[in-house]
Amino acid sequence: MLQYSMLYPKQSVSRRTVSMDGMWKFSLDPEGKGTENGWTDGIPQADLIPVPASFQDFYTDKDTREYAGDLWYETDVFVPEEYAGKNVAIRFGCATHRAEVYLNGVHVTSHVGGFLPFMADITNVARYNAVNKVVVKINNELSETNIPCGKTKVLSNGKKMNSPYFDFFNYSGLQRPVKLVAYPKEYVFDLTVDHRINGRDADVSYSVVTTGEHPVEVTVYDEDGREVAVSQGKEGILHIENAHLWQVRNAYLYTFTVRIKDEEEVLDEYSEEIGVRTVEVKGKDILINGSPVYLKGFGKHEDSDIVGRGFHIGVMKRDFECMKWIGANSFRTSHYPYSDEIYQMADREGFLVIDEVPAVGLFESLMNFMEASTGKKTAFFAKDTIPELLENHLHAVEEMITRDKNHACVIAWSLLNEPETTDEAAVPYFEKVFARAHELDVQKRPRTFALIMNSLPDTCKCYHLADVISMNRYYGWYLMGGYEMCDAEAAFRAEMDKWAGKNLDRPFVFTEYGADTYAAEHKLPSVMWSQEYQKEYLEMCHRVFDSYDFIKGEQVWNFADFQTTEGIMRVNGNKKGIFTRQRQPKDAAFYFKERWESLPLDHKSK
Ligand SMILES: O=C(O)[C@H]1O[C@@H](Oc2ccc([N+](=O)[O-])cc2)[C@H](O)[C@@H](O)[C@@H]1O
Repeated sequence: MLQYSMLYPKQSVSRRTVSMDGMWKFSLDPEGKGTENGWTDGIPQADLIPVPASFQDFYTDKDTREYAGDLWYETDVFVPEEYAGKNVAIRFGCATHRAEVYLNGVHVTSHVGGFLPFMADITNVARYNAVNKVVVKINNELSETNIPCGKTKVLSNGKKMNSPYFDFFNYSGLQRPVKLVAYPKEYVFDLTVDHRINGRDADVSYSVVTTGEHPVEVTVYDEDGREVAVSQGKEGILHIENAHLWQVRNAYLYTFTVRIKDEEEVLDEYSEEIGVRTVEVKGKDILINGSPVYLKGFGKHEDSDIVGRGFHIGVMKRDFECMKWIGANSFRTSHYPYSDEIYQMADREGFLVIDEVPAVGLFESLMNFMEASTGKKTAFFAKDTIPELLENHLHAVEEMITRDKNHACVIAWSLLNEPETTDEAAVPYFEKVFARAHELDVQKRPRTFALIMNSLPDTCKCYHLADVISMNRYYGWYLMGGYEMCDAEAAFRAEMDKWAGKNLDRPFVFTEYGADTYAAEHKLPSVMWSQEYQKEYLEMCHRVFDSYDFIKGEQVWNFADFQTTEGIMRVNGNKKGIFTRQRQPKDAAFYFKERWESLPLDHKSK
């Protein structure tokens, strides 16, 4: 079990939360001497920087943007008198990629992994009714022992540089909301739900973990605030008559309220909005509430102008509006778990989410990720860094599933993106990761991983572990692009015929396919990079998808153009967006809108 509760901070009769977002002090520490120089007590000569945000794109100099090493944040937080006697903590939405937290100079917690929340318990260190100094030391260097994987190089001028085994820019810092939270000593630590549909009714089995022995009561309220079910005890079944099910793009959310009671007194109260629905894979189908669905949507990134990977509530809203406009019903949180608020919005809007752990770059690639297409083997899973990497990977899987398990939107766990799978050494590693996810998820949601181009029916040693096979394919872009498109289509079909021949009786979903497109570029007849080519490429892919009954979804790469590391493969970023980075449509967006609005939810299942 995790050291801290993963429940999203909420206010209630017994709980307080105060936003700590705003301008924080900020300083780079290229020599890595901050600790030695006493910065844990406060950082000297600091600049001011917004939280939440990535630090990189605010500044105008290259050394800051490309900085690899330690970076320090500091702020003051006032801890009110009324919190004395409660548990008090600071909840970080994330700190990318690793953090040490100090309160009034005292080390209070550390955390590894850049895309999941953690809490620093400050109960015994805080000064009450006083201002307290919070210092966070972050390190953003990439390595082969942490996910996502990469290297840190040292240049001839002595400066460090991140060298990722993936293309998205290594944005970092305090990229998500930070909150001061106060909650009772005896509190709701965790809540887990699982759903069964019985005719018109639903039975929701639940379990609650608390830090004490007082009795627990769980009450379910409908959207009008009416009580529809109640149960006593830390475990039980909530029977909801005539249940409103959570449906794709037609969500219904009940409020589940957990109360710890001492007679009539409420010791703690915690509420969560929960959609009642089932998810299962049966034969070649993905079933939601027993009915087949076809996924239409995107691989995304948390990425926008100025704030980089920083959570921005306005960008989130715009993204959902664009996805609704285009007729999408799903997305993958490529290539890391997103900010909590995005899953809350997906629950509300009825989107299906493939939730991905940050296991990307498990394939050593020197010219940022290019070699992956060549069939080259890097013996990644035979390296001596693997045991430590596995430990961090399993920990991230545990944090992700613990955080996201109650979200109706989450219908599958993606446990790796484009790993090397052609080497036997990958198999035991995959087995451990897949087993862990199965063990942690009470709902036993389908598990998947995204197969890179060279993970083929006759070369991939790991696909048998996936409940849903997720394919990333670029026939007509990285392979046989332009005038060779007819050969690309033939090669694509030849691969799909081989998969068909395996009779796996499992659903396949395309989690990536796409073509870089410059938003301003038009050409008749088309050339690669023009808007016309993007559409021809997509039409070819869709002809292939529509020819196989076991393909149950298409998530194009990418929702929007996004920032990458610089290199000859990228023109100031990855331009495979269907929308620009400013979330305006390219021509292909109108093509998708027409296709997706006409494809029924149960496409290919009738
Ligand atoms: O390249 C892309 O646009 C996207 O594709 C995927 O990486 C590949 C890179 C090279 C090749 N290849 O050379 O065949 C295939 C795949 C990644 O999952 C994704 O993060 C990236 O942005």
